[in-house]
Parts: sequence; C-alpha cells; structure tokens
Amino acid sequence: MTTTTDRATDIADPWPAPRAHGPVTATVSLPGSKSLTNRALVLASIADGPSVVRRALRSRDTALMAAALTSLGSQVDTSGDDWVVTPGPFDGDAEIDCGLAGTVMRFVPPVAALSTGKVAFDGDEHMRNRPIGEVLEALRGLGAIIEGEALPFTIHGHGAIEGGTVVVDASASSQFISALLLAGARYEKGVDIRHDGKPVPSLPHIDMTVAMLRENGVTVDDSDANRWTVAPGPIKALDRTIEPDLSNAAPFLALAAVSGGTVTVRDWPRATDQPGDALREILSLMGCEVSLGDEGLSVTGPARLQGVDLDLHDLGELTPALAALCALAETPSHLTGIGHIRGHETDRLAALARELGALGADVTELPDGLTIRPATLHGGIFHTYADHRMAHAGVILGAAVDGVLVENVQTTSKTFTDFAPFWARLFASGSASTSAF
Ligand SMILES: O=C(O)C1=C[C@@H](OP(=O)(O)O)[C@@H](O)[C@H](O)C1
Ligand SMILES: C=C(OP(=O)(O)O)C(=O)O
Repeated sequence: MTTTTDRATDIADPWPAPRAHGPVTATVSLPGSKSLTNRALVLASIADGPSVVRRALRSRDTALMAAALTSLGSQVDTSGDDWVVTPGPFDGDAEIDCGLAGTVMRFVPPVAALSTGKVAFDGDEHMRNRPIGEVLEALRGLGAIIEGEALPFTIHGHGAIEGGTVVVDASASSQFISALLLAGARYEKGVDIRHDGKPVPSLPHIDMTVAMLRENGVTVDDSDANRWTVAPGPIKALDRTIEPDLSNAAPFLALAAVSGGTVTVRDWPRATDQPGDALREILSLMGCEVSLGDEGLSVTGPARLQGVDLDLHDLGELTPALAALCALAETPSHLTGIGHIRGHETDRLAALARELGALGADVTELPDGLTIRPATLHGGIFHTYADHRMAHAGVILGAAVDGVLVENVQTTSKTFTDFAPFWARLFASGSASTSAF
C-alpha cells in the first residue's frame, strides 16, 4: 500500500482515522448548514435589495453556489463570516460549475431561467449521473428554453418566465420541489406544483424551503399533500443567521456514542427545520443519553450501543453516519425507506454495503435500505467515492476499530472545510473545546 500526503494540508491519503482509546469528551462549535446557506444565497440573489447571510457555511458547496450566482450577475461578498449579497441584473452569458452539489444543480436553473443570457451548466464527472431531468422538464413546462436532458445542459434565457401549473415526479429528490419553489415567486404567474409519483423523500427539506420563503414575505400554500403553490411577488431582502449544520453534527455525536464519552455541540437550535435534529431521538433509541441545554446538545455514549429499526425516508442524508453506528451496535438494525440515496453523491446503499462489509460488518443491501447485524470489525481501507458522508462513516468506524484508513478524507470539504484536522484535535487530549470558526 502506498500512502501519499496532500502537501497543501498535510493530510495523508488514505488517512489513518484517529482511534478513541477511551471516552472522548469534547465541546464543538460546528460550521453552518449547507442547506440553509445555499437557500439563503439563492433567495438573496433574487430578493428586492441587498441581503446579509450571517455565519454562512464556507465550504465547497457554498463556494460553488456563490460563484454560480456571481456569474449570473449578483454580487456575493464572501470576505467575512457574514456574506453580503446584492442582486444584479441577470443579463450576460454564464458558465455554472455544479461540482457535486445537488443544491447548485437543482436550485440554480430556475433562477438562471430569469436571465437574458445563455447559461451553461456542468459539474463533476459523477454529477452527470445525478437526477435532474424532472426539473428541466418542469422548467420547460413553465416557459424556459433548455438544451439537454441532464448535465451538461444549457438554458437560453429570455428574461422572464411565465410560470403556472406543473406536474413533477419528485420521488428521486425533494430538491426538485425546493428548486421550483425558491424561484417561483419571481415567475409571472408564480407556480403551482403537483407531485405525481412514489412518495417524495426528505420532506423536512421542503418544509425548510417553505419556511424561508415565508420568512421573506412570499405567500406559499402547502396545505394539500403533494401540492405547493407560490404566489407571484417580491422576495424581501434577507438578514439571516445560519444555524450549525445538524446533519454534519452526526459524526461528532457518534464519537460520543462509540467511545462512551460526552460530546456537546454548541448553538443547537431549540426549534429548527433541519432534519439533523432527529439525531436527538435516534441516538437516544441507540442507548445514548441526550440533553439539550444552554450549552448546546450533549450526547453521552452508552456502555453498549443498541441497533435500531428506522425508516429514514425523511432523513436520508443521515444514513452513512447511522449505518456506521449500526455496524458497531450489539443488536441488529434495519434502515429502510432510502432507495433514493442511490442518487446522492454516490450510490450510498451500495457503497455502505461494500465498505462496511470490507471491514467485517455483516450487511445486507436491500433495494431501499440496509440490514446490519452485529459482527466483529477489523481495520482496512474505507473508500469514500468522493462522498463527504461516506468519509464521516469511515472516521466513526476508525474511532472504534484499530487500523481504519479513510481514503480521500478531504472529500469532506464539500460541506466542512478542514474536517480532518478538526476531527483529529478531538482525540489529542481526550478533552477538547474546538471551534470551526
Ligand atoms: O434541499 C436540501 O438542502 C437537501 C435535500 C435532501 O436531498 P434529497 O431529497 O435528494 O435527499 C438532502 O439529502 C440533501 O443533503 C440536502
Ligand atoms: C445528498 C447530499 O447532498 P446534495 O446537496 O449534493 O444533494 C448530502 O449532503 O448528503
């Protein structure tokens, strides 16, 4: 095996994941939410005046979003922790790099359709496989002119979109609905979106979109299942503080769970639309002690971790971290309702079955989930498939099992810049108070 080192950051590849030899006690301040930051940036770029996005997440996905909106014509000043967005005229040709960010590939086209320029979209190699066709078809139905059915595609903007009624099958991704909702108020007739197909996953993310639209003066009706209407009208400029990313809290809380220590995540919101808030209930089902207090959310790991039987249809992005925990539990687990995560950064069900299995886990891949039974794990290379959350799964396993090496841990930069050194600091003394800011 060859081990190379990333010169810029001194992170070895594959990276020997730090091992917890005793309970880890730590308090962490985590970077902002990707989902909240990228929604705020999109809304700010089509709002009725300059906006401030406070404590914005600074990571690859949000940098790509800022660059996309800048190339469309907005000004996005990312020099401080509080980003200032000034909507610009969308009147030039633009090239958009989606990277591997679903939020960029899905949320930017409905905005780009308002441009008078020709807007070309492309992204990472794997991004060309992630579903987008339904959004492009819906936009055509609303009045956009688009060349292509998947990445790469080009929108030939004509300055305005008529809007109106559209039917979408959003069973592959809730982002199809969020995308059309975010820009809908700026269409002449607004939008009336109906979902037709198998159940829409990740509904809390659509609730997050609706809540942010309402916060900024947009009238949204979501009172009927599978139907969302947005009235045409202005979007008020934002002054929005971004909460910590609760899904990215998963590996940190999992570290308490596997080491029997206590990890506190500061600034955990008392009320939130982030699906990661469900970690409180899930970790307590697994045997952890969970308390939400003035300091933040504290999780203390149990002597024996319990398996769980969970439908994660609404919470798909938590699957990799939870699957790693299940592989370390003393009783079997069934994670179901997550066929759609095969269309995430990688086919997460296949990748988890393969990589957990390679370390000795007893995993069965189901069409829409995973069954994981207790087994003794061993070290080895954990491949990440350019998926930040696969890397989270790898480091959780590495905290509990000797000799786990995580390939391309730097892929975590999608939503967490310098994750590996931050993670390693938690093991340095068994007690750490660390801030990502
Ligand atoms: O709208 C969003 O910010 C997201 C929606 C979800 O996507 P899917 O509905 O495709 O699962 C989630 O998994 C993703 O990480 C972020
Ligand atoms: C599915 C995810 O990302 P994206 O926003 O690229 O869809 C994720 O972060 O788990």
